[in-house]
Order: sequence, then structure tokens, then C-alpha cells
Amino acid sequence: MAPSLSSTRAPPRARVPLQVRAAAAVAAKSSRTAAVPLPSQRVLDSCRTVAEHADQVRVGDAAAIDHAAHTILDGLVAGRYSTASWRAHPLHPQVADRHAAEFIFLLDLMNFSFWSDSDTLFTVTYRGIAYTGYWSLVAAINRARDEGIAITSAYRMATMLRETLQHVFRSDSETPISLFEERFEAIRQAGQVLLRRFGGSIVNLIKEARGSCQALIELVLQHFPTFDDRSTYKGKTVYLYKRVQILVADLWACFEGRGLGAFHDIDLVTMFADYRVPQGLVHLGLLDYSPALLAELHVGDLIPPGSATEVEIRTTSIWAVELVARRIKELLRKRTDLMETPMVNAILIDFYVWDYAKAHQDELAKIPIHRTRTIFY
Ligand SMILES: Nc1nc2c(c(CN[C@H]3C=C[C@H](O)[C@@H]3O)cn2[C@@H]2O[C@H](COP(=O)(O)O)[C@@H](O)[C@H]2O)c(=O)[nH]1
Repeated sequence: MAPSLSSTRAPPRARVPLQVRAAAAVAAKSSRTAAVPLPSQRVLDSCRTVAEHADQVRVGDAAAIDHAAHTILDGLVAGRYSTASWRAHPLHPQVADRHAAEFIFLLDLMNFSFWSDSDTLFTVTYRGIAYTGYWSLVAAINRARDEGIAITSAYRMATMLRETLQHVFRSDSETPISLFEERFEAIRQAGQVLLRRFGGSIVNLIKEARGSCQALIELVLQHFPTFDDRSTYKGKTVYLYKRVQILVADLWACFEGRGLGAFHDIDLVTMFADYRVPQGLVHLGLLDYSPALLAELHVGDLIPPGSATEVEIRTTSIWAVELVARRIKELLRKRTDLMETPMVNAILIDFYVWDYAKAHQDELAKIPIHRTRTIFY
């Protein structure tokens, strides 16, 4: 017989004054949150530790950091670098709306591993232009949407057929896209989570974070495991979180800090540890590779994911950009001539170095990228 209602009712609690209960709740929450640093802080803390003890990679000297800080600050002051730079790329969404947010989510779910084992790259020709690297992915998504494949909708992602995705990611060179099966699995899984947990809408996911990019990062890490980019180094966990941080950065840049890109804590985001920016940092003297590491990269050996070499390159890159950001902010404080103070954060410095590396790719070729096959960057 079902227990009567009264027998299931909890015994009346001694009446605790509301204020005491509220204070206790706040204290409990603050002690809980104090114990776990915010995700971008976890990245910075773990990367600083590795960077300060790395064997093969070192942050550049103070003169290099100072020189880069002056150069980048000039670019920021001249307005050559701002959030507007993101939509200036014609392949990126030009209208900051829900569709752009969906585009960015798929883009950064797939934003990894465009380097090739052979001498040709995965290539997508779009509107008469052949794109490789990161831009081949952006071109492929645009091409799919032009062909009426609503690849950025949660439902289409959740129900994606292998042959549809093979069509979407078809190459216009003889080199196919890398890690196709992992991409297929990631798209289906992400689409199903968007449908089940977020009502099929990336907007719901973003709104649940209530204007905090750190909360959005935690939500994405919790529900979309392929963003959970971490390693271990000499027995300790190292957080890198490259694609989940560039996801919030791309939203912030595309929406120019407003609407779906409005994050009050965006300055906490670190550099995104990929394989292109480290190459740019070495060229700018902000990262030093040991002779043995340079020789290893010139041979073209694969660098295993999670290896000490890979982790040292990625973490020291993040720490180098953090030091440049701090130096720029110091210089900015001394500038009394500026009508308005430009925004400075690791995101804009990262975008600057990435675009610089792409624009000077031939010059930078003498510093090989590190070739790690991974879904994380
Ligand atoms: N740290 C960092 N990594 C970035 C980007 C971007 C896209 N940047 C554009 C968006 C806004 C900026 O203004 C740029 O115009 C892609 N990647 C990573 O690079 C690699 C691809 O390299 P390649 O094969 O040579 O195209 C791959 O790991 C990819 O995940 C970035 O900005 N920062």
C-alpha cells in the first residue's frame, strides 16, 4: 500500500532564521567555488608551472617581450586590431545573429588538425578560391550551406549521415580531411546533446551562462567532451582548453562584445594553444626551442599527443602570450596621449600572432610547426 502522504513528509525543521540560512548558503558556495579555480585560471596556473620548468622550450627574453608588446600595442592603438577584425574575414559570418552563433559552434567543434602527412593539404575550393588549413574548414561549412545542407542546425548534426559529411568535407586535392571518423562522431554527439539538453539551440547554451564566458566554458566542458583538452606533464594535470576558449573568443569577436558575445569576464581567456601561433612566437623571439627540438621538428617527426615535447610547446606559448599581455598593459598605463584606451587581452594578441604567422607563412617555414595528430587543436 502506498505510504500515506503524512508518513513521507519530512519532520518539521527547527525554524532557522532566513538570514542565517542565506549566509550559510553563500559561505558554502564561496568556499566551494574558491576551491576550484575558473577554467581559464586553471589553464594559466598549469601552463605557468610547466613553462617555468620546461626542458626544451623557453619564453623569449625581456627584450623580445618588450619589442613584441610595443609592436602589438601600436597595432591595437591604430585600430588595426580589434574584435571587428574577426568579421572582416569574408568567409566568417558577416551578420552577428543566431546563425552566426551556430556557425561558430560547429566551426570550433571541428577546428583542428589541418596539417598534412603528404605534400598536399586538404583543400576546399569555394567561389573560385582554393582554401587550405583553417580556412578550408570555414569554406567547407559555407559550401555546405550554399548547397542547402543546414549543417550548423542541431537536428542535422544529430542525425548526420556519414555520406553527407563525406560530401561536406570532400577535398579538392588528393588529400582528404584528417580524422574524419572523429569529426563524424563529434558532430553527431554534439547535435544530440544540443537537442536533448539545450532544446536544439546554441542560444540556450550561451544564455545559460548568463554573460560569463567562464561559466560557458564549464558548460561546454561538461556536456561536449571533445572540447576537454588537457594533458599530464610529469604526473600533474595540465589544462589547455584550446577549442573551448577559442569558441567563446570567436563569439565575443563576432558579436563585438555584445548580445550573444557579451562576456563580462572575457579578459580571463588565455591564448589558444594550436600549432600555428607557437611558430609565430618563435619567429617573434617570444619562444625559444632547444637546438635538439628544432632538429627534431626539421626532421618532421610526429610529436605524440600528450608527450612532454607537445605539452611544453603548448603551455610555454600560453605563458609567453600572457607575459606579452601584461607588458602591453604596463605600457598602456604609461600612455597619456591616447584619446581612448584600446582593449587588450590574450585573445587579440593571439589573433594578431596567428594572422601574422599566416601572412608570413613562407618566411616562417624555416621554423617547422609541431606535427601532433589530435582532435584538440
Ligand atoms: N591560436 C589560434 N589558433 C587558431 C586560430 C584560428 C583561426 N583564426 C582566425 C580567426 C580570427 C583570427 O583573426 C584569425 O583570422 C585557427 N587556429 C588553429 O590554427 C591551426 C590551423 O592553422 P593553419 O593549418 O595554418 O590554417 C589549427 O590548430 C586551428 O585550430 C586563431 O585565431 N588562434
